[in-house]
Amino acid sequence: MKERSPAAAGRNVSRGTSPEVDPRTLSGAIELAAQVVDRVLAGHNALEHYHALRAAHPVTEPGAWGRVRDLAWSALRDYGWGRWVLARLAPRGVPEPVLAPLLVALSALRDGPRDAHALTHQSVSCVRARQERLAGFANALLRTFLREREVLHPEALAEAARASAAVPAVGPEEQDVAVAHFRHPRWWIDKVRAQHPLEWEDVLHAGNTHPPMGLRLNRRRIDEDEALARFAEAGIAVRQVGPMALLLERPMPVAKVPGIAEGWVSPQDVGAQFAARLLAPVDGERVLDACAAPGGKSAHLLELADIELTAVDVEESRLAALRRALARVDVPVQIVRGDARHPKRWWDGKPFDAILADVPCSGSGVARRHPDIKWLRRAEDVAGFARQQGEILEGLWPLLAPGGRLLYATCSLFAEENEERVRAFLKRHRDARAVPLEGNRETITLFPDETHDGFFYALLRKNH
Ligand SMILES: C[S@@+](CC[C@H](N)C(=O)[O-])C[C@H]1O[C@@H](n2cnc3c(N)ncnc32)[C@H](O)[C@@H]1O
Repeated sequence: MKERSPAAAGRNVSRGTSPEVDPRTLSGAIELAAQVVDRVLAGHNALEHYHALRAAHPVTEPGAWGRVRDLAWSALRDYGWGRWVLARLAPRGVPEPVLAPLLVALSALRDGPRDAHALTHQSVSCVRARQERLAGFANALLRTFLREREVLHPEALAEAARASAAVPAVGPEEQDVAVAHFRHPRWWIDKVRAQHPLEWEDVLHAGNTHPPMGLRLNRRRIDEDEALARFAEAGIAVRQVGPMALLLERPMPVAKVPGIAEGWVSPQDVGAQFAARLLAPVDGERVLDACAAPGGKSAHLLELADIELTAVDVEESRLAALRRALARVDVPVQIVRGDARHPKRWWDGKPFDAILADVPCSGSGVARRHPDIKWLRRAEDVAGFARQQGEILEGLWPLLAPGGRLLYATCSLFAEENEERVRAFLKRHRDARAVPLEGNRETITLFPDETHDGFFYALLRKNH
């Protein structure tokens, strides 16, 4: 794999249009998942393409599309390993039209599923429909994989991967056993290893797991005991993992979660729920959520206190989701399209008591939810995010009243976007100090685990 991610591959692949492919069949699901992977290989976002395929298709059954998504997301999660397997089994290269279906098939076959035979057969059918003459190649490759599966499995590569990660990378990424085992790009592995020397392996492994499904209870509408009783009544296993925070034992479609329509519960990662709690709004305060869309943290702030909230986001396309989220809370909010770096264009000049700066970031703490970002991001993108984050902090600081507080939040684990940003900011602003948080630490880093995603928080106070 090249440093420039998979974007170099996967263009101009011709195949039948999606509406002709039936997602209810296994070969159709593999083909549609492969189309999502093709799109990522061409450098685009997986979720957008998945939604576009779904919206354009006459078949709407959620179960069928759930399988398409699982196959695609799994292939994207496993991409680094899949490329490594292909480099081993087809050293002369894999023709472009069959790359995505093979990545989907390898990932689905990785753990030796019971339906391995059907998966292999239907993957080969999918390749045949794309390019007849390559069916034999795909068939031979997948059958070799099944014979050698145990030694090619990511777990079998652990020792070699650690040894490889300990020395500078040499050669192409698809031959790097560290990339195959940890299933992250090499630059990402190197960065996490250097910046989190104790946690790096756990962090990378967590990045390959299925994300947990956290729920936030709205304390204006329900208390914890009542909510737990209602989940028990519905036969849905949940665990309380924080104040007003629950974790579903088994993730389920949002629409099926009790209380969603009534607004006493909302889906929100348990780590994301730290934001509003750390900012701790108080009745009567004037609060700014400066990067607010799609609105999860704004809604949480409104549930915690009777505040005067201004919710700002620069992206028009994301403001609709923000409006929907805030409509659920049923409290008037000022929603503004604006750039946090240039508040003069939208700020009314009245200072805020509290500001949430949930800045745009690399998303390295939430990669398991969006596995395409592991392969779409490049090492040099991190500096771009860091610059933007610095500019947002500079833009927002004058809006804060003396004595007010600003919570800086990212869903990244990279120091350039986290500690380094805060340190640089404090150095430039004598009127700012970091407020000690839990455990008397100046910042909180949540590493992704079975309860929550990865987040970083720092609370800054402005001197009087
Ligand atoms: C991490 S997301 C925010 C998530 C949101 N706080 C929530 O909990 O639902 C970052 C948001 O920042 C917005 N954004 C990016 N650059 C911005 C800027 N310069 N000014 C304001 N918003 C910006 C993006 O459109 C995106 O919606």
